[in-house]
Amino acid sequence: WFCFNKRSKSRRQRSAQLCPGPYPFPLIGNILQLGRNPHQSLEKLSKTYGPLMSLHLGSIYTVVVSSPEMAKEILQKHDLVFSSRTIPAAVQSHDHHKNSIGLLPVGNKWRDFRKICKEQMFSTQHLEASQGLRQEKLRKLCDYVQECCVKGRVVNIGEVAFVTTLNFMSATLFSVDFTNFDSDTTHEWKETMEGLFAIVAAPNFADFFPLLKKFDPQGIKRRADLYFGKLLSMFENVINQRLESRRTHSDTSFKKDLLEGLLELSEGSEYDLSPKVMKHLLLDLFNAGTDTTASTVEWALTELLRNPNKMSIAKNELITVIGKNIRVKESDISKLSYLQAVIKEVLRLHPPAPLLVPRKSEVDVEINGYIIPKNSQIFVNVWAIGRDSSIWPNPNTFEPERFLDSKIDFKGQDFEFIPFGSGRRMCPGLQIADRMLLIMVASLIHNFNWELEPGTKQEELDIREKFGLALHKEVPLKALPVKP
Ligand code: HEM
Repeated sequence: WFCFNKRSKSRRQRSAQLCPGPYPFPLIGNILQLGRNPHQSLEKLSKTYGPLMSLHLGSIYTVVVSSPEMAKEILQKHDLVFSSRTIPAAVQSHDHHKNSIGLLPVGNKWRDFRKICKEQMFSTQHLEASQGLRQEKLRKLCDYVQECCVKGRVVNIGEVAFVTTLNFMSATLFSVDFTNFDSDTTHEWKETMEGLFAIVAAPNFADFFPLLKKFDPQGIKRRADLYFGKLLSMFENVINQRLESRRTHSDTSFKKDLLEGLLELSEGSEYDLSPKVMKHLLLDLFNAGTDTTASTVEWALTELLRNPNKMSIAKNELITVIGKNIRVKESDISKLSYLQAVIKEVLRLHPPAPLLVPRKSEVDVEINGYIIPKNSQIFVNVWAIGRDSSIWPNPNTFEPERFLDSKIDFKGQDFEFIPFGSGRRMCPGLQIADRMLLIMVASLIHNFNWELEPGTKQEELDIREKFGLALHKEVPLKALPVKP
């Protein structure tokens, strides 16, 4: 019976065909069809070729998923088959991929990392314990904006959100304040991290044509080595300083952070957690959490400034729930249902990872009558799903109200709305991201009124997108804070 079943399965698979897709040019395949904003080009192509579409990116066979039904097949029904990642050459710098929670294949090491992060950082208990640290950084953000308000200075929203997120993360991970607004350290961190993001997101011929890998034709691997090296040594310093202060002080004020948890675990025998491994884990958490969160805050303020009536509703809710002139706290979040709907609507329209983080198939698998061969790269176009008019009425309009009486959430079960992915590789930082997003947006709009830069009209506010590691605004949002 077993032999029969196996044989009939392989016969079925043989009769299945590859997914439809645009005709590939010799050698380069469909690379040119990706354009500057691949999520948008792929959405257009999927209207012709359907929700499971194939592309040839050089020699990489890629399947693009563009419907909730197909996303559910891939991320839930066949979760294990699609649970590993494609590994671009740039992230192989300093062997990062061998110690990266985001890139390791599903196996013991990856499971250990997920478990450690869940228990030491992302649990409700840890998030509650570290909220005071984030509150302090929020105060700094408000003080800085207040200063700009007094001086009549325009604020670059993406930049202040980036610095604040960096500080939230450094506070939660290792109780250190990395940056101050406008300081040299801020610029150094920002430049290094943005340099790394740009290099990792850049299309690399060596990925499309593996034979070119050893020649590194665009110098991407070489530059990635520099950025990774710099950031890893910055994290190594933080670890060494903590080890030193553990040796010399009995100060336990940093006891609640992730680094302390990691060092305690490294003293036991359960996990392989040398400082060498730890610095890669810290780097991954920073990289995964900072740009995604900061760009979402920038989009949220952009949409609220373009839609003044929605801004008023959100501000009125804050006044009613919290009260005038009172600072927002994380404990207020659960009472701010309109603001929660605003954040969901922003993530529907502007998911920071519009194609999720690419997955890879471990074996041949048949889906919806098509065969997806082993080692195919998988993009899930959540941007296209979020703007599909058969799912969302008026898909391009900013309407937080659509989430008010709806149970649809981003926790990975509603496949029409999966900005954090789904299945075993789903974003583990969802809870902390949600907290950071809500308190940052709430503080910015509760404590200040915002005006556009002189000369900019609200209906002309630029909303073009720039594809990268996170989906940014092409033109940064600059706005003038005014005391209410
Ligand atoms: C708006 C904020 C964020 C968004 C939209 C987001 C989205 C995502 C997405 C789409 C994935 C891939 C999921 C998949 O393959 O199904 C992911 C993975 C990941 N995210 Fe996030 N993320 C955010 C913030 C954060 C934060 C704040 C952290 C950490 C503090 C974080 C840590 C990670 C890690 C470690 C992974 C890799 C997980 C793995 O491969 O096992 N993310 N995120």
